[in-house]
Amino acid sequence: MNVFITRVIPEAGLKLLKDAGFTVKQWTEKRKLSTEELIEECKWADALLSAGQQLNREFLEASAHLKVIALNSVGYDNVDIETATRLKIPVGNTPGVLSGATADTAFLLMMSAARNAFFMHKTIISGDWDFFEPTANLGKELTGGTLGIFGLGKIGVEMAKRCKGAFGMKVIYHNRNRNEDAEKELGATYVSFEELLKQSDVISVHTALTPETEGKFNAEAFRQMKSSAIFVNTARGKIHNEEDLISALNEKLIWGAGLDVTNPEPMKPGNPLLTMPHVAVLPHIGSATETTRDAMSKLAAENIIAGLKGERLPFPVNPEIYS
Ligand SMILES: NC(=O)c1ccc[n+]([C@@H]2O[C@H](COP(=O)([O-])OP(=O)(O)OC[C@H]3O[C@@H](n4cnc5c(N)ncnc54)[C@H](O)[C@@H]3O)[C@@H](O)[C@H]2O)c1
Ligand SMILES: O=C(O)[C@H](O)CO
Repeated sequence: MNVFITRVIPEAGLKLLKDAGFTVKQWTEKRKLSTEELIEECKWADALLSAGQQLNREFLEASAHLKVIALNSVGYDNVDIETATRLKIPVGNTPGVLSGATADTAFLLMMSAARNAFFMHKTIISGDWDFFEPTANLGKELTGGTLGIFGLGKIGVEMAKRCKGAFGMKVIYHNRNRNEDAEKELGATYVSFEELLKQSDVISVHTALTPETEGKFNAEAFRQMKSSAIFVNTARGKIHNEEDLISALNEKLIWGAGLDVTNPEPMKPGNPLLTMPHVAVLPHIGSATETTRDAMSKLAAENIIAGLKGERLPFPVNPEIYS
């Protein structure tokens, strides 16, 4: 059985595949494959382990022989799941193992925006660190503030735990469904989207990118937020409208922002968000720790192994193919 992998993955996952007796080919060029290249590579493969590739209808229809597709991510917005399901190709993802690391990144971005860390760092590089000014460079304290989580799933819960533990923040959330476990564990309160915008000192986005969440944080949403609020997005860049976010920051409708995800990715080096005060931007490194990336590669390998054995994937995103 042959497995094509669209990126070099950690040895931990690779070893599982090799120990299972599969022949593995990794794409080592530091660029994404075009759809045509991916179709060509997958002609040889029985399974695909995909990291960061767009798997569209054209690719899936040309690769309907694949017995399994394993994503090296929890997000699957870059896959045409409807087509994969129609073609009966099981698709697996990597939930849970990256929740802590990604919440750490959200926390880092929240703190960086609150204390203007990225902007102040640049003043050292430019030689503008001169003297201690008691009235300058003032940030925000978060103790006792309100954290608003948009999408209280696995990562959202981890972010809420960190903010409650560190700063005693009150947790409110808006979700597709109530999360009663989190309500009990964290004392989190369910609110409407409008109340989330109005009451939060920090809003942290943790939903999947879907037609309902795309562009959800737009001019209208930023207008309803507190002028002292910080907006954090570690989910997907398309959930906020970048132009509207820049305007909201320039017009001081909100205080700051922390982004691990942008639209497009990579963000262009001249983007105004990179030099604005109270803004912190990272290049989609939410899950990027050794421990977490090892664990993700193992889950992806487990999905491949199950799929190639004809078994149900341990982490399927289209479980309906089994019914
Ligand atoms: N920056 C990164 O590196 C990184 C890492 C991991 C995950 N992510 C992103 O984070 C997302 C969340 O991951 P997770 O593991 O917490 O997923 P999850 O499924 O556990 O949580 C997502 C939550 O969002 C809710 N939701 C979905 N649609 C909604 C809507 N329209 N309105 C309100 N709530 C809605 C769901 O009910 C769920 O509770 C992923 O889909 C991925 O896009 C980013
Ligand atoms: O969804 C995820 O797991 C991360 O964003 C990596 O793509």
